[in-house]
Amino acid sequence: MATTVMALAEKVLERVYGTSKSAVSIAGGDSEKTHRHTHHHIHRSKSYDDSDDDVCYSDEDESSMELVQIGAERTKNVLILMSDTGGGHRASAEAIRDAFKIEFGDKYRIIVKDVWKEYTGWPLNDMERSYKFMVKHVQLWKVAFHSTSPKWIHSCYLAAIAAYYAKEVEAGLMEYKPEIIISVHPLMQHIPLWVLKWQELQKRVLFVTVITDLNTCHPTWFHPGVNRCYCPSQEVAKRALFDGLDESQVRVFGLPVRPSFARAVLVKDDLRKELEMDQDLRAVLLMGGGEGMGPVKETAKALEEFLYDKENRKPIGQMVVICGRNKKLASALEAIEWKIPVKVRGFETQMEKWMGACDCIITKAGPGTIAESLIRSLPIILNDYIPGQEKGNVPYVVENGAGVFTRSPKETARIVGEWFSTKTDELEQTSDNARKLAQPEAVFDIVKDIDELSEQRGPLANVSYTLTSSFASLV
Ligand SMILES: CCCCCCCC/C=C\CCCCCCCC(=O)OC[C@H](CO)OC(=O)CCCCCCCCCCCCCCC
Ligand SMILES: O=c1ccn([C@@H]2O[C@H](COP(=O)(O)OP(=O)(O)O[C@H]3O[C@H](CO)[C@H](O)[C@H](O)[C@H]3O)[C@@H](O)[C@H]2O)c(=O)[nH]1
Repeated sequence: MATTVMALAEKVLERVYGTSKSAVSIAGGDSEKTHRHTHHHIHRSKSYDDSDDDVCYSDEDESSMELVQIGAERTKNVLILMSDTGGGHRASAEAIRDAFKIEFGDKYRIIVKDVWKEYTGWPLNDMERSYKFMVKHVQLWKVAFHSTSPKWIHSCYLAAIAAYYAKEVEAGLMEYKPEIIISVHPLMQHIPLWVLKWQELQKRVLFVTVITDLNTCHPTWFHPGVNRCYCPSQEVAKRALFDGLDESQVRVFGLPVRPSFARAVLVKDDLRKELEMDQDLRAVLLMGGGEGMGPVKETAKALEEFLYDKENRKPIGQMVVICGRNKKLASALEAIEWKIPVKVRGFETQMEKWMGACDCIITKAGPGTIAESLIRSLPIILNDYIPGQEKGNVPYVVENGAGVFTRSPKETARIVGEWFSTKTDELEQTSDNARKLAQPEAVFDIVKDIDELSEQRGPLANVSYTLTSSFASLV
């Protein structure tokens, strides 16, 4: 069934682009939808010279984009496709960008983009809002996630969208002239790969997927047409092989986390001074992903009770609450007069510092937050998960002894209270287990492997896109 859908999609695309393999018309102006994105119009046709050693990309009117050979030393363009559906995809995209810079300096130019948002229309340009809405109505997300899991169903949806937006996606990809495309989003494999195939660029442009879910990820992550599929865990790798990827395509290095987590040497005392926290009290970090989701307020209130020694009238711990983009939550918490030291923060850009200053973390089961906490050896209390992609993160943490799961704010606060008083050994042991599970080098292993792949593709090293006058107006 899935094969039939693919074949159908290709037929539709063939009709969109015309039948010639070498002369491809981009946004030719004959269809209604090409007029929706006037600033991205490319009124011309291109041709690709098929020689093995270089790629020729030229215009009929001789004036737009060309691919020219200018030597192996030049910078290669890497386009990272992501979307802000939550905070995890951007965090991983930025981690990969930073690791490329650290490892390879100017060898690569990294562009992190939501091409869907900039170039296409509904539903692709509105995924952030749709995702936010669906995860708020959790049953809706559950149905959407599971009902689109069969390959034939999501292939149908994506084929239809690809057929409709092929020209826009192509214009988006071409604007950044990538030699390497990295997708860090489950819905960003099929459409760009179809477009590349149609352009006969699939053999020339390296396409890799970096999966950012730790366990029960959506099958749209797995596309057999990729050059590599980087899986964060053996469990995800098993799923990839089961879904038809070849062993040669799959690599398991871990989830990419920002190098500032992996490489920075952070001293807790210094951090506490810098962040104006109490120097002596143990600290718990409370958060709910980039959007500040889950029972954060209820948990904060319960923690206040359990971290306050009523007999001696003094706190036994302090609390940091990071609300992410949830401004309503931040202002509600700021309005409270706390009996223990509390820091309420909005969206933080230096999460490694806050995690480094604390002794344990309470969070929903977001993969980015989990992977970062493991690197900082933080015992984890998971208090919520999004059905589907986050469900499997719970056993990943709990079965490896790196934390516990409870939805009850009171139970959560009780555990923290014990960890900070009578059960400090358990806190230490859980912290050791977390450290053992951490994979701080994953992001560097991923970029090194991509570099190796790119080096193996000799001819690509000699190819560059350059801009000439009229095309420059499109950029
Ligand atoms: C898989 C095919 C997707 C195409 C959907 C086209 C249909 C349009 C309908 C509604 C608009 C939905 C907009 C997309 C939501 C974006 C989700 C996202 O990015 O999640 C990120 C998250 C992670 O950050 O993605 C995932 O973990 C996996 C993605 C799952 C895809 C779910 C797609 C929902 C589509 C709803 C269709 C209705 C289903 C009932 C029919 C039998
Ligand atoms: O103030 C903040 C709050 C959060 N973060 C960062 O935002 C990221 C949050 O990512 P998570 O993966 O923990 O969770 P999200 O819910 O934000 O991520 C979304 O993307 C993920 C994929 O990477 C999963 O699919 C997840 O289910 C989905 O909701 C982390 O790196 C965290 O450090 C900040 O930088 N500052």
